[in-house]
Amino acid sequence: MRQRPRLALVPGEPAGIGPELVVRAAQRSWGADLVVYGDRATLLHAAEAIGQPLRLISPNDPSAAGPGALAHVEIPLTVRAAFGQPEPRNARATIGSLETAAGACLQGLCDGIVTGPVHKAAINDGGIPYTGTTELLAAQAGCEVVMMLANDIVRVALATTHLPLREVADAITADSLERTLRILHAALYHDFGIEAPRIAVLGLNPHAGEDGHLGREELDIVIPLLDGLRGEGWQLIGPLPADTAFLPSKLRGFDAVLAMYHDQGLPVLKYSGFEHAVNLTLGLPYPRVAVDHGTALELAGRGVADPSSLFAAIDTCTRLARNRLHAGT
Ligand SMILES: NC(=O)C1=CN([C@@H]2O[C@H](COP(=O)(O)OP(=O)(O)OC[C@H]3O[C@@H](n4cnc5c(N)ncnc54)[C@H](O)[C@@H]3O)[C@@H](O)[C@H]2O)C=CC1
Ligand SMILES: NCC(=O)COP(=O)(O)O
Repeated sequence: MRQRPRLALVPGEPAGIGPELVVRAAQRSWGADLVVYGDRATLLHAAEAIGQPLRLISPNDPSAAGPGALAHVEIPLTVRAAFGQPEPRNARATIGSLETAAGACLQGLCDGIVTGPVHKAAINDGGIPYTGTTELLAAQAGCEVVMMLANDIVRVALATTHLPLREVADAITADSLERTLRILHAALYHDFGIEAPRIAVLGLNPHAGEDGHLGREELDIVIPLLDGLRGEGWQLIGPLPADTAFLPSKLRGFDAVLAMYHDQGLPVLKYSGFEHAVNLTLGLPYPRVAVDHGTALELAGRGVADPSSLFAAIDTCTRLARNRLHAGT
């Protein structure tokens, strides 16, 4: 058994800020050995652009990589990447780097995966249907997952992820919500060591439906489900009106908040601490942690992109992977 976790690191969109953030990460020492999966020329070009050293070494012994070096598995692009200009012909390689790195986790070669931002439109323009890495990794592993973003202030999980708003209400069923809550509860217990997780569940409708006068999902779906789970001894709060659930005085009473859709929960999290927030995929057989931000194409190659979220993702994934190694799971 490895004492020190080995993490796969994937830069994401080659034309975005992901590659240079990986170069920044290479300058530091970490509590895990990192193996980057990506295109050598792109990484070296990013290093040159931001004036940082980078040596890419064999993946066979990642612990030999000191500051300025990274163990590396080559996933070549089709077309040379240009800063700020995603190239649909590189979509296959971008997705390939994620799938290869995640495959290494599934085979036990790596103990977790840290991912940079992916440009969703560039992947779809390249002919690959893609809504997000969360969904991609879930399909590859054949399991259901939950997206949760977290910083030091709040953990926000989502009942639905990358779905047009028009489809959200129909996607929230008692079954889907129960599966989401079970995955969230298990992750808070096992990965975060919270004995009796306190989960706040937001309503879908304004004022959590106002007793059915502003929508019936709370009465028909959410309340009966929460009552049932409370019968198992769970600590569930809600359904709460989303507009006041995030007041600091309330947040202190929750270990996580379950939001019904992407833009109900994530603006609050990003406003409360964009720089240090991370995006976790709960329910996979290995820990996956990503940056909370996107590709920031306009900053690529300029050396001004903030690496804090990637650094937080590496630290968080290291902690989760170490817990699992020690627990033997
Ligand atoms: N983890 C992922 O793979 C994510 C991917 N995306 C994708 O990224 C693309 C661009 O999305 P946007 O909505 O424009 O979000 P974005 O996060 O790329 O940019 C939003 C704003 O934040 C700034 N910003 C982002 N990261 C930064 C950093 N590290 N340092 C300094 N400033 C930073 C940008 O310059 C911009 O002003 C889209 O294709 C989206 O789907 C968006 C969010 C997460
Ligand atoms: N809003 C989160 C996001 O877009 C990144 O999600 P994913 O690609 O990690 O599924």
